[in-house]
Amino acid sequence: MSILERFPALIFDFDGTLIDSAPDIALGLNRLLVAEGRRELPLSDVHQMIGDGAGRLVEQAFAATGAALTPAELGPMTERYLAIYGALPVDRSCIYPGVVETLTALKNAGHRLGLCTNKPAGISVDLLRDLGLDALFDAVAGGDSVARKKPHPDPLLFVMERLGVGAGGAVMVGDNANDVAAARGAGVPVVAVAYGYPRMALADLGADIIIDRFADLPGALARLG
Ligand SMILES: O=C(O)COP(=O)(O)O
Ligand SMILES: [Mg+2]
Repeated sequence: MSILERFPALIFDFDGTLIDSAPDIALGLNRLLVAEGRRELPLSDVHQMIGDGAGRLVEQAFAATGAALTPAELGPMTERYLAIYGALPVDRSCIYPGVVETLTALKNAGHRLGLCTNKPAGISVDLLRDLGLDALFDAVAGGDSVARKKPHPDPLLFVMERLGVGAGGAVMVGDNANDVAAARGAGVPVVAVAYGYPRMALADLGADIIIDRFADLPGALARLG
């Protein structure tokens, strides 16, 4: 069976997997923190906060400066962060090496590509467009597309349904434990990239295969098959 027959759908996490978005996320967060009289956070701290969605990001960022937001404050503060972040030009967010070439080759080979991120869907679609990646993707789920975000499998199942595949026909590619947990919950194999924001030892993620470079993905798919 060919790789295409085995895995017609390939589903990708966004931050830390396809793009290094941390510099823009840090800029947006720091603008909000400074406006609120808090200190700025270094990029290395922000790396540890990416992957659980915008609400947790804002909550953790304020907590790191010694400010505990109440549940009533968190929603409006998250909206303010998203307004700042969503208005930033994308010139600090870089597509990781090999992503465009590899995704293009997989798409041209006939795979259907999906995005499953904890970023809000609207911002994710805008980013895909601004980065010139939108034509590659057939389906997108953001953290607000279904009721529960990753690590819950629902957003992954949402993308799989739109791509017309069941658990037997998809692979998840991500960079942290939420991606692995969502994949496990959906019953699909998972490849982890080693260069993202894992927030724990790579070996502890529990992925089926870890790749050092995005261009290693076709080889990993062949090994999974
Ligand atoms: O936490 C976020 O907002 C996005 O993270 P993800 O693209 O890695 O899911
Ligand atoms: Mg990620």
